[in-house]
Amino acid sequence: MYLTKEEERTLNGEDGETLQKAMEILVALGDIYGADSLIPVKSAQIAGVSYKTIGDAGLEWISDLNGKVKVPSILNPAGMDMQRWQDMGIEPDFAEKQVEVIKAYESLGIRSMCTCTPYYLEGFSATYGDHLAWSESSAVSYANSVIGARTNREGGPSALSAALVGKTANYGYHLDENRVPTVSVTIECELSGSDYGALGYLAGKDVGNRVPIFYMASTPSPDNLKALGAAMAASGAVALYHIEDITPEAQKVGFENPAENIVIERSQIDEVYEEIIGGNDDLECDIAAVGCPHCSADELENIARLLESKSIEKELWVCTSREVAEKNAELVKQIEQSGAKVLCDTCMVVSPATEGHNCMMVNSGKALAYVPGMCKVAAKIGSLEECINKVGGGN
Ligand SMILES: C[C@@](O)(CCOP(=O)(O)O)CC(=O)O
Ligand code: SF4
Repeated sequence: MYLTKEEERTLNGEDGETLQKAMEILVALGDIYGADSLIPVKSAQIAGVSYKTIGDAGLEWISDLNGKVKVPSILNPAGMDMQRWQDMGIEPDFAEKQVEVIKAYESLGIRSMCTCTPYYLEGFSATYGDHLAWSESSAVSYANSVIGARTNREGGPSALSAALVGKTANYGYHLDENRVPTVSVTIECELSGSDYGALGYLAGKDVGNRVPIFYMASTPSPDNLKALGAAMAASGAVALYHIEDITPEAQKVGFENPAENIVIERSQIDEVYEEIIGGNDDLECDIAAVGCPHCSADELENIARLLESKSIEKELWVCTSREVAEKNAELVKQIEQSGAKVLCDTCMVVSPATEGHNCMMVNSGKALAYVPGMCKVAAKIGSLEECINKVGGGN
């Protein structure tokens, strides 16, 4: 891979050990994937934040780094709401370690906002054609597919390296040729709400790590697209998808139909709603959680409307970013009046607070795919209304 004189100097350690390590990671990835050079990125989103997932080894690695990031950089969800972790039943020992992780990232100049939806935040908006180094798989899918920006699914260390250097290696989804659809998916039935997550849960398994183009009868909203992409990245490894006439690249570039076509029928989507993943059919859900990926302002508004004059008997978590919650404080108040908890900085997958429940009802195909394995809690998908009804909000 070609390096400029300045990049060579960094690689040789002349800008310090941290930048040298970061450059080594970028160069190694570039060499493995055949990149021609490094390219500047507009922002970085760094996974590996929850103490539950990174543990002491991760904390040590981050704490050993010195220096400052060169581009706006933000964090993935942590293992707890950084302000009301006691309400989540988080142990003080865990909280202490989680605070240390965030402080270590902050000392590198990274904004301590912990979210998988950076595209809602000021300073992190991405536009068509921007090159990014994001790591959370749903954020990667949204950036590539819904916005038309360009990012690979970075690992925590490679996103952090890109943040410190301000560049990434030019391979994968940064290049036109890897953004062309290789399989088509046809959906003739009408879809709404959680159907998009259920569809993504199914489609991801068939599509694997290819780039699908969808031909759809219904017109999805940006929130529907967020749910679809998140689920496909979890049950499969889809980092970019197109929808004919809907997503920006499909509109601008005009792709040819790939030879292979997968058809998904309504009956298959209905079956996803029947299953309890990771548990027996007779399990009763004792918690519901929505906001995977983190809720948008529109989603908070919808949840607040559905919860009006209702009272939640069991647990209902609504996960979102702190910035979206703060900007929509009135909606948050309305939601919490029902007894539901609006949790910021964290989610049902990366928080240890999920563990110990029997079965979680979710409206997300991604949470359905991850909660059983990552939290050892059974999961069932339903519509947002069903999630609310399940925890006693039916009255
Ligand atoms: C499950 C996920 O959304 C969150 C866990 O990631 P992390 O490594 O704890 O930041 C990761 C992903 O899908 O990219
Ligand atoms: S809410 Fe879902 S998409 Fe966001 S970090 Fe958690 S698992 Fe990933």
